[in-house]
Amino acid sequence: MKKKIKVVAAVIENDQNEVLCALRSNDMSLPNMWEFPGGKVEEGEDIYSAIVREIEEELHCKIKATELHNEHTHEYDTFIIELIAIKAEIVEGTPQPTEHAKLVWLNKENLDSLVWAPADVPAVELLIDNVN
Ligand SMILES: Nc1nc2c([nH]c(=O)n2[C@H]2C[C@H](O)[C@@H](COP(=O)(O)OP(=O)(O)OP(=O)(O)O)O2)c(=O)[nH]1
Repeated sequence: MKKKIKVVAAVIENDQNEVLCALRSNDMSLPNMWEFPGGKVEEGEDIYSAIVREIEEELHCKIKATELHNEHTHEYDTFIIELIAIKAEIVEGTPQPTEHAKLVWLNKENLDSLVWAPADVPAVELLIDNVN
């Protein structure tokens, strides 16, 4: 049976209506695909604490989680992911790409110009739909 993982991802928006997109590096799983920064929820951890912790660890900045964006389960070849996307704002610091190959702020209407990790596609489509 495939392993199931629970992952939180931050949809971080700035004042210009842009969303922070992160490029997975060559040496990560799902290399060279774009994602929302985040990571696995730890045993007994709530999703809002998990996303604040992951962003501190990964981007070295502090966020405030505002609301749930969407949840989607996707089956990859080797595992199943329950991806929980959470809207957030930066409250302290500037995101640094400590693990990712690149970070970019992109207008919501241009989000589909990137190649997203397959599990992220519904979250991206929802963001684009909400612009129109
Ligand atoms: N952080 C994050 N991970 C995502 C997204 N979409 C998606 O399929 N994933 C996958 C990539 C990873 O396999 C897993 C998240 O794991 P992680 O970020 O905690 O850890 P990792 O890269 O060290 O994972 P791994 O190489 O050990 O499998 O979920 C997303 O939007 N954000």
